Amino acid sequence: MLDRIRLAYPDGDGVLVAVDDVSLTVPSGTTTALLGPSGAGKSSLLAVAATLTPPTSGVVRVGEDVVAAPLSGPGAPATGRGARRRARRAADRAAALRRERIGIVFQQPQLVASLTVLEQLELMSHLRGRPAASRRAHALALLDAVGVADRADRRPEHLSGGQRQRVAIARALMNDPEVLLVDEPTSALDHERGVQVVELVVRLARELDAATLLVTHDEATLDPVDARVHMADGRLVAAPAPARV
Ligand SMILES: Nc1ncnc2c1ncn2[C@@H]1O[C@H](COP(=O)(O)OP(=O)(O)OP(=O)(O)O)[C@@H](O)[C@H]1O
Repeated sequence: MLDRIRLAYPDGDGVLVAVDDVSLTVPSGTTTALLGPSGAGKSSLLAVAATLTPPTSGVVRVGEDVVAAPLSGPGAPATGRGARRRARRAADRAAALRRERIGIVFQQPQLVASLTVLEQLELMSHLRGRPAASRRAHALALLDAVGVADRADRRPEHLSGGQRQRVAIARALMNDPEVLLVDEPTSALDHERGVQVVELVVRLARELDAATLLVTHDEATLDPVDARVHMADGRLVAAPAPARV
């Protein structure tokens, strides 16, 4: 899925390499936890996987299809109108792919304040052009699966933090994505709710056959995941030795 990803941000006269030659495959139906200290490059890698930030080099694949690649490269016009048009087309393509094949759960649930829980989900498949009747049935089934069906007609302000995160997870799954990317879902939750959210993500990934990458600081919630990878200074590293007591 991630093939030799490098991401460098401009930094003064030089560049800051946030992700350095990272390759990672997450099999369908499984959940991999991405761990590492602050500044290791986890969010940057997730942004590339989500097609929100183009990599400096390397490619992102979903199945056999390349969904993100560097904007410039062999054959690409380097400057001028051609480059702008190419960048715009790449951004449009990435947005369409994101909607159809990749589900994203951000650290903060980012729900629309004026919409009910049910409407948040319906909006996702409306954007994809699904018929209204099947939209509603699918949304209600997902809300049931994440345990907030009884809150379907509430607005986000009337939900707890854990319930909002569950709605965000259901919303990310509305379009049956092949890939689910989850950024620090437990950071605003207490331990028990954090464990429940991770269990929920792992179960849904399995049931819906989504390849799931979950970024977290919180190793204590990770019992149910299928695999763990650790990142430091932009690279994947062997798991650090447990701290001595
Ligand atoms: N938009 C940006 N422009 C420039 N540098 C950035 C940008 N975003 C992140 N960085 C830098 O890239 C490096 C990796 O940051 P990133 O946010 O990916 O780490 P992280 O592992 O997700 O950290 P945290 O756990 O604190 O969220 C850091 O040195 C950070 O300062």
